[in-house]
Amino acid sequence: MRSSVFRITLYIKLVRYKNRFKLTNQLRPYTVKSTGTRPISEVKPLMAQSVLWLGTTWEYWTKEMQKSRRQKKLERKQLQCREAQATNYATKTPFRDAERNFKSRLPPPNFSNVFDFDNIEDCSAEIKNKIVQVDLSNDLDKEEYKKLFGQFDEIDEKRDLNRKKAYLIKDFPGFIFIRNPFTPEAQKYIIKRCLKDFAKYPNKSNLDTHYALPKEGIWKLHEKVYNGQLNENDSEFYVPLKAFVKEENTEQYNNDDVDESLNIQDNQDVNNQCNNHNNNNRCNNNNNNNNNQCNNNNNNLEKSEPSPSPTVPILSPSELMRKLRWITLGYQYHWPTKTYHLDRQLKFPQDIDNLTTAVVKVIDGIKLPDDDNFIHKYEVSKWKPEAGVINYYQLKDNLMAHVDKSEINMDSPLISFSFGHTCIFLIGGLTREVAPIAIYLRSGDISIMCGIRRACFHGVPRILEGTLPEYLKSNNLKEDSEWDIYANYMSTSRININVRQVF
Ligand SMILES: O=C(O)CCC(=O)C(=O)O
Ligand SMILES: [Fe+2]
Repeated sequence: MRSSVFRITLYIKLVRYKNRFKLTNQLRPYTVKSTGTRPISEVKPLMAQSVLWLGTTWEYWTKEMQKSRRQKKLERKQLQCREAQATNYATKTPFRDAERNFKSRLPPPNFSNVFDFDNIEDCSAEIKNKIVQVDLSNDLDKEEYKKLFGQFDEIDEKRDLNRKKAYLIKDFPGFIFIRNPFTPEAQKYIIKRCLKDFAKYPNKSNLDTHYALPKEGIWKLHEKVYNGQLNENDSEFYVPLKAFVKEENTEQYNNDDVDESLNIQDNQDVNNQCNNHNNNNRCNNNNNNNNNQCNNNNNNLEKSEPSPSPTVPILSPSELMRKLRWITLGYQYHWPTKTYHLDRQLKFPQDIDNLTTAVVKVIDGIKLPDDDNFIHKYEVSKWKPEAGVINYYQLKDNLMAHVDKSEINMDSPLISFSFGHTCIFLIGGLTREVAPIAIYLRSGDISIMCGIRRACFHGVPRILEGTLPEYLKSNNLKEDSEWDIYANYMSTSRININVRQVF
């Protein structure tokens, strides 16, 4: 009896042991073993990790060993193929190809398919066929526009035509081009505004991150050096690095800088608009969740800014001027998050506002003949220039492919003015996979992106040396001596002003 009880007990124990072995075998390595009420990973994390590692390694090697050589070879090939595809995607899109062509110095770029609206006759037959000249709905030669675009002393038929016509591209809706309608004097006026008046506090610039710029602007210092009123022995000469300047001396925006007339009423509108447009991250003031994104406008919450570097070079005013890359007008832009600072709406300069308003007025209703897909409609009464970027390019600079999509209102046109050296402007489609077209933008030219083109990739791969118009060079005339310092800057530069409506 005793021995049969013993035998039965042994049998039960053996079965249990066998089951347990089977179970643990199946569980490994994906289950969390439990010790009492707590998982083993809490009690013995090292042991849990080792079990997991051993199990995973074991499974990997047993599977690998079971694979045939053929299968292994096939997998290796697939991996190579996937890697090659990934590199191709990043470096070999049609947009990237076009950028590479125009950036190349040796061999020089192939310019044969560039749209040249100033010399249509010299374009290839293919390009010529695509250019459509249309009448502006209201010409820019009207008396009311003379103070914006300037008045010609003598009859100038070419410039006269520029004020009456626009150019569109067949099968490429949403891009409108107006050939330079400005007089040289009107261009000089805007260039001076960009360098002297706009490139300073409270407008933000790329230099602000690292340099404690003087409030009067870097151009003013540069002028003093140019006129011999300041030299390197003066303490003012070298702009201090922000990394070494105490916080209170580098104060940023205060309420006096923000346009109050716009600020109080409009920020409420802005709040409402933000809440209405459930728009992912365009109007967030910090990284809170979506519901909070737009409610912070009046709280002056700081978006984090990149830290000032103690190792950037200390430069003379004229060297710093050549490092100026961009400034922002109106709503200040926060580049790291690609969003607008809704609590920093500066008054938009009236003269630039007037220029864009004139453009919006004359392009309203423009259409591609025989193509009902493209009619540009944006009533001037709806146009509010709220934000602008001024880009300052040196001859070796470029602007990579991008889409400007931080604005909530993507129905309004984006209006862009070019001054100084000619550039190659690339504009393509909704992805980099669409081959872009290339266009010469010369001094005074106006380009407009609207409709579908407003959301398309574009960029500036090349500034063309030796293309500064004669009238922007120094002419050594006594009465024009004030222009000398600007001519000197423009001898290596291109300036672009682009203006957007945000809401
Ligand atoms: O410089 C240009 O013509 C284009 C500038 C531009 O695309 C931008 O600032 O977003
Ligand atoms: Fe852009």
